[in-house]
Amino acid sequence: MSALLEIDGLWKKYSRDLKSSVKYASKDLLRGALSRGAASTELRDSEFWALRDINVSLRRGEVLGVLGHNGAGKSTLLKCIAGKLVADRGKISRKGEIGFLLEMSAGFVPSMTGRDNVSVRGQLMGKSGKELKHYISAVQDFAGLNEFFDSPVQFYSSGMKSRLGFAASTVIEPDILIIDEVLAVGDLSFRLQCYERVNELARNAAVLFVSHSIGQVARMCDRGFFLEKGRVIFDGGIQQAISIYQDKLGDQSEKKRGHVLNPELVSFDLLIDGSVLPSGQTIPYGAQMALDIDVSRLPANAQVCVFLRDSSQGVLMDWNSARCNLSWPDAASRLVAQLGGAELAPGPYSLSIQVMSPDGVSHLSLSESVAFRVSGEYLNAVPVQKLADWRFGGPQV
Ligand SMILES: Nc1ncnc2c1ncn2[C@@H]1O[C@H](COP(=O)(O)OP(=O)(O)OP(=O)(O)O)[C@@H](O)[C@H]1O
Repeated sequence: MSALLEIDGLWKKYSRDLKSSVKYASKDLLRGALSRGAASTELRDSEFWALRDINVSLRRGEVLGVLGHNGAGKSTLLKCIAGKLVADRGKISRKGEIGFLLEMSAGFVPSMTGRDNVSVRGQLMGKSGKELKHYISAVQDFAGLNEFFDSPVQFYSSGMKSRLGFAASTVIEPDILIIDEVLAVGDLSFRLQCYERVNELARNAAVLFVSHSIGQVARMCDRGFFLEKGRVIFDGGIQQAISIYQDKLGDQSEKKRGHVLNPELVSFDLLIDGSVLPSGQTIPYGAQMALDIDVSRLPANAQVCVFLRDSSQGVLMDWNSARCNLSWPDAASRLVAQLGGAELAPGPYSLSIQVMSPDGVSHLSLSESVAFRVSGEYLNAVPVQKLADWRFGGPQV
């Protein structure tokens, strides 16, 4: 099957300051107008490469997770593919219709209603008459905004904008679908609806997906692409891409803080059917898992993220306390997360905790992990992400 997206030797540069950016843009325009050749493809003073020699080929049915730390060039790459930015060198070939969701506002005009924005979007896609009507009503149904669909977009919450943007980009069944981070917004039921929709589309499209949420990437992607300072340093299986990303994340925080993330800040017991399980033990398929977490040394409202990994260290599931509206009591000491049944294929697994600051920006702690093995005959058990029930106060509460 031939590729839907082919990127060949792509380079994109930016200017570090607005003044030189405006100066170079006007020079390049003038050069083009006077037919004295294309814009400069070399770096000039205060310019830097945001993307360096990117080569990708993506086929129908592939979901590519684009991983990289802040500023690595992920959004720039997606914007070039979506045609919103022009690359300085290289070539992008796309086949078929392209759907993209690059930012929450998704290019909507704030003073226009959701319906009018969607209508304009449909017309820009070349739809008219019955086809346009059908498009608008499909977006309306999927977005589920009720009467807000006829209110100006400026009154929408970020989750509502995300709903409208996602619906407008995905009801068309694009051949290439590009999603940048936006699925982190919106309530859980809508996010689940979005994952289902992306999975459905992915069977017949090529999908590029950017997210800092390892759980989301692990669930949705089969291939991973790791960008560092604008260069691809890994392109291959998603589990390996995630491991590289996580290793680099550890290195980065270590460098920044001058010491390893403090594992002492957080500790936990794994409870199986209500009793503490020492590391390395075997549990039966379906046993109820819970974590009894000592949060006494954590700042109030810290984000507690639990990761379930398989033997290859790939993240199978993640639970984040920030996804539910936990209100931290004064002097919180214990937090229990009920994770549900271990409906997992027989084999080794581990659970660990990562703690983020309340704003989710800084990493505060990485716990030791607790290893366990699942026994049973459910060789084909497919892990299904469930919601955790988080409560303060210890296991008996
Ligand atoms: N319009 C711009 N002008 C100048 N520099 C820019 C511009 N847009 C992005 N950059 C810079 O280019 C680099 C790549 O940015 P980009 O937004 O693509 O990174 P990213 O990997 O998406 O980051 P994040 O995960 O933080 O969203 C960064 O150093 C960023 O500061």
